[in-house]
Amino acid sequence: MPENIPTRALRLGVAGPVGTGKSSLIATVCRSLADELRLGVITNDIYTDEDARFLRSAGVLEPERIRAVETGACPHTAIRDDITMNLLAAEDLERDFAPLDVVLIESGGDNLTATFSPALVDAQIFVLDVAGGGDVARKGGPGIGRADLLVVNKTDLAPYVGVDVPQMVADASDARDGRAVLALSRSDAASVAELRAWVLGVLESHRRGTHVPQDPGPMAPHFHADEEHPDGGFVHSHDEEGGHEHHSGAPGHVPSLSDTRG
Ligand SMILES: Nc1nc2c(ncn2[C@@H]2O[C@H](COP(=O)(O)OP(=O)(O)OP(=O)(O)O)[C@@H](O)[C@H]2O)c(=O)[nH]1
Repeated sequence: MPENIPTRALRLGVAGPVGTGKSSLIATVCRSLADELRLGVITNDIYTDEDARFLRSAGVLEPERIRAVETGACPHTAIRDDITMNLLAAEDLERDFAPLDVVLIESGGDNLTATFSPALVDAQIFVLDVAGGGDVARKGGPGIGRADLLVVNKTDLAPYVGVDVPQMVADASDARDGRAVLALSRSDAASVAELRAWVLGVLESHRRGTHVPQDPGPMAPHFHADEEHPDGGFVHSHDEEGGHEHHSGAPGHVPSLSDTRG
C-alpha cells in the first residue's frame, strides 16, 4: 500500500504554443467529465483574463470554478520558475470548492518549449495542432518529448493544411520514446472519449498514490523582444533547478556571465 496517498485534487497542466487549442481542450475535458467529477480551472495570461472569460462563456463549469492568473510578464515563468501565483490559485480553488477531483491549469501559450514544474502539476498535456505543420512534432523539445501526453489537435483540419495525421503521430511517438500521443479533434467523439479515458486513468493512479509526477525538463533559452532594452531585448534561459536568467543581447548573442541581468 503506497504511503503517500494524496488528499488534494489531481492538478493537470495543459501547455503548448499559442492557438493550438488549449482552452478548447480544457472545455472538452470539462464537458465530458463535469457530470461525474468535481472540476476547477486556472488560466494564465500575461495581461488579461481572456482564456478564463472564454471558458466561462462556453458554460462548461460554474463561472466561479474558473479562475484567471494574470502573470504580468513571461507567463512560462509562472508555471515553471516562480509558481507561487498558480499554487495559491489552486489552493484557493480547492478550499473554496472542497473537495475537487481535478484542477486543470492552462499555461500562457507563449512559447513552444514552455513546461510546467512538477511542483505545480501532477501531470501535463502538451498540445500541438496540425495547422502548425506536420513537422513540428519531429522538432522535439521538453514538452513534445516528455509531457505525460502529447495531443496532436484539430485533426479535422488536416485535409485542408495537407498534413498526414498518422505520420505526424508516428513522428511524435518516435520523438517521445513511445510515451502517449493522442490525435484529437473536438468534433471527433472517439478521440474525445480517448482523452477522457486518459484523464480518468491518471486520476485513478493519483488517487491510489501510484502516480509519480515527471519533469519534462526546462524550456530552451529564448529571446524576449523589448523595445526599451538597448539590445532590443534579452535572452531568457532556464536551468535544471528551475531558476532562470535574463541576458543582454540580440537573438544569437551568446551570453557571458558579465552580461547576466538577473
Ligand atoms: N477545427 C478545429 N478548430 C479548433 C479545435 N480546437 C480548437 N479550435 C480552434 O482553434 C482556435 C484556438 O483555440 P483556443 O482553444 O483558443 O487555443 P489556445 O491554445 O487556448 O489559444 P491561446 O490561449 O491564445 O494560446 C479557436 O478558433 C478554436 O475554435 C478543433 O478541434 N478543430
